Amino acid sequence: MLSKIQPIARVICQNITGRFIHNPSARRTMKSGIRFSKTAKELPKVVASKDYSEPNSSWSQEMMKLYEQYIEKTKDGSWKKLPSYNRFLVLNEDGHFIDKFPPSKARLFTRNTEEEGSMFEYVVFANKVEKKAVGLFQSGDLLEGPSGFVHGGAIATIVDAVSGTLATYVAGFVMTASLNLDYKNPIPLGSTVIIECQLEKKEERKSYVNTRVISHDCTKLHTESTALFVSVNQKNPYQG
Ligand SMILES: CCCCC/C=C\C/C=C\C/C=C\C/C=C\CCCC(=O)SCCNC(=O)CCNC(=O)[C@H](O)C(C)(C)COP(=O)(O)OP(=O)(O)OC[C@H]1O[C@@H](n2cnc3c(N)ncnc32)[C@H](O)[C@@H]1OP(=O)(O)O
Repeated sequence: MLSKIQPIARVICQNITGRFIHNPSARRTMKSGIRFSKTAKELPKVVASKDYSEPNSSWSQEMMKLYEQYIEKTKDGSWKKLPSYNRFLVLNEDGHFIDKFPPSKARLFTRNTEEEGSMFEYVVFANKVEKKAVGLFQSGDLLEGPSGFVHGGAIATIVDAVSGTLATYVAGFVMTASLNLDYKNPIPLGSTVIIECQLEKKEERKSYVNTRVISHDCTKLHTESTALFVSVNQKNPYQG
């Protein structure tokens, strides 16, 4: 399905509340079955969007402390806080939203609930020169695997999300081609961890990212991972 839209599509991140696409006059259906809605410029303000990586009342002291440390690092411009929405929108070259999925239902897996603190609370900072990203992640109760610890699949998800964000930031739109994890120590449910990603190398379309998940006080190594992301033909969403 992706290959059909690659030649014409560009990608931006937006929050979709579902309201704007329910305006029937803003849509028409093409013969291909792809529906187009208003251009991005015409979309009502409601689209522009909740950044799910802003602090909320569920964030622990550890999470807030780390967040403030990294916000400090953004002040000289070396690090950037990357926003995080609950869906990606795909636009064609005329800026028309290609509405391929039921908008009121599809959600980015890591941002699929409005209940603060219950699942993935995280924020990503990135440093383009050093080709690094840091994710601050606080796990919620709904991510339990072994009693009292985070599920391995949830760990894989957040590692994929943060390392994929770095690959996207550096290389534009990517797909995860492989993701290998070594679980060294379980992550206590509800705790805050630091996800450190480094772009190891980039060979044409292939971006290799190494990741370590460590405890918020940097005393324990929880997980290590290596991942390969392959660039696909989309515009870099972080370059506007
Ligand atoms: C990352 C998300 C992007 C979203 C961007 C949008 C907005 C961004 C905003 C924020 C970003 C935020 C978050 C990131 C969030 C989440 C991350 C989640 C990402 C995912 O959840 S994503 C779903 C799971 N993912 C798949 O569903 C992929 C299924 N798959 C395929 O779609 C194809 O398989 C593809 C495209 C991977 C390659 O296909 P292709 O036809 O384009 O290219 P080809 O096969 O020729 O491979 C080219 C070169 O990569 C080598 N290569 C390929 N695969 C390899 C492997 N496994 N091991 C070793 N090498 C491999 C080849 O050997 C060749 O190497 P060489 O050029 O040297 O010959």
